[in-house]
Amino acid sequence: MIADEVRAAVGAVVDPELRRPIDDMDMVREITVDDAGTAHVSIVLTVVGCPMAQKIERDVGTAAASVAGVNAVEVTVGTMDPVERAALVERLRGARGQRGERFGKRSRTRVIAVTSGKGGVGKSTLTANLAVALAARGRKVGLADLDVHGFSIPGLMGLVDATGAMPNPTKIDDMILPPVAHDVKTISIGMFLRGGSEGQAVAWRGPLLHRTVQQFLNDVHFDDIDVLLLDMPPGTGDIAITVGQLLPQADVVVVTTPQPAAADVAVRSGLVARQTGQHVLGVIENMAAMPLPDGTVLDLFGSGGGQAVADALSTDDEHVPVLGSIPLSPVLRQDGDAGTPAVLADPEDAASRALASLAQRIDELAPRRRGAQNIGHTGEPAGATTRA
Ligand SMILES: Nc1ncnc2c1ncn2[C@@H]1O[C@H](COP(=O)(O)OP(=O)(O)OP(=O)(O)O)[C@@H](O)[C@H]1O
Repeated sequence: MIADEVRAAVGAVVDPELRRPIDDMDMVREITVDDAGTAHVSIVLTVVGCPMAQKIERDVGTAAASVAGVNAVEVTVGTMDPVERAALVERLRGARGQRGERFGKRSRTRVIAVTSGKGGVGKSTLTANLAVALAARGRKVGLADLDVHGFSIPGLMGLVDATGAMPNPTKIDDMILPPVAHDVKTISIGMFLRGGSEGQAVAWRGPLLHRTVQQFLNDVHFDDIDVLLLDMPPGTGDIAITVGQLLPQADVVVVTTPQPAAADVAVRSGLVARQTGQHVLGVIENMAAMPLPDGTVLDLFGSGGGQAVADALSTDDEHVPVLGSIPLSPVLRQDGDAGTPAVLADPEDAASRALASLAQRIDELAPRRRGAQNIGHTGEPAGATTRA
């Protein structure tokens, strides 16, 4: 029957935010094909005013029209009722285990926290590039910006508009969908600040910060990702300790410059991570010497910092390697400013190549044992757009 073929084609359309076929989510309703060859396709969206409505409708129309014998398509779009939506949310959560255990010991998602001793060493730039490089290697990747001192990930991933405003993530009931950028599910705590305050540093402290990070990690629906990268705030403050407590099974990568003077603070951030039970996967040296076209080398920050940090973090039981050294690169900065990470925009740049190798190395390193602690649930971060 043609209608069955249309149903199969339409059902395979992928929801751009949930990244699942719409049939998996019970979004396809009645489908008939009349004698004139017109397919009447009825679908329901999860929420009223779904920002992806037009794209889904277009993709559904195209899919139906691709079936032999279909001459025209009429798509009717409705919205799930609260009961249907609640059932969907339960099913989506169920696919990843109970709420509160999303990144716990039974999770197959590998969590990698990227940290640094001090600000400005390029941690966010490297994290964004690593995320897209891992996605380009076929991994399903999530990227969470926890750097409350300055939310740079949305800008680096091209998610801010001309005014610098971040998108409001879609909510299905209390489930928050991370916007997808360059194939990476990307979320920033900055997206939950009240309108107009995106540029402000967040002055949350202790318990509030802890609760907010906890809610954030719980309510954001990353679904079945292979890797979750966390862009941590620099240093050893409240967030580092909170994340260490919530995600003791996470791997930690420490970013430092080659400058020996920067090494001490970087070592401290690795030690704090280890104290909370996290595993220090290795050190990334950024802003390393840059070869110039005339054959000379621009060595702005000296050398040896990465190795010094790795040596200081190594113990008799645990060798901490330098995972990679990323050279200074104006291209890396420019592409970051323009919102397309250099590994995508300029893959032949020396820094991009070094980052691609780094992603491969991290990807191939066996994830370590899982910790035993799970995340609890206490509510939701303020400020997400509720479209239901
Ligand atoms: N290898 C590099 N070559 C040239 N510029 C770089 C390099 N790495 C990062 N940068 C630039 O350095 C600046 C700081 O980078 P970034 O914001 O990623 O640092 P950060 O460590 O995350 O800082 P903070 O923690 O303060 O947010 C940015 O302008 C970025 O483009």
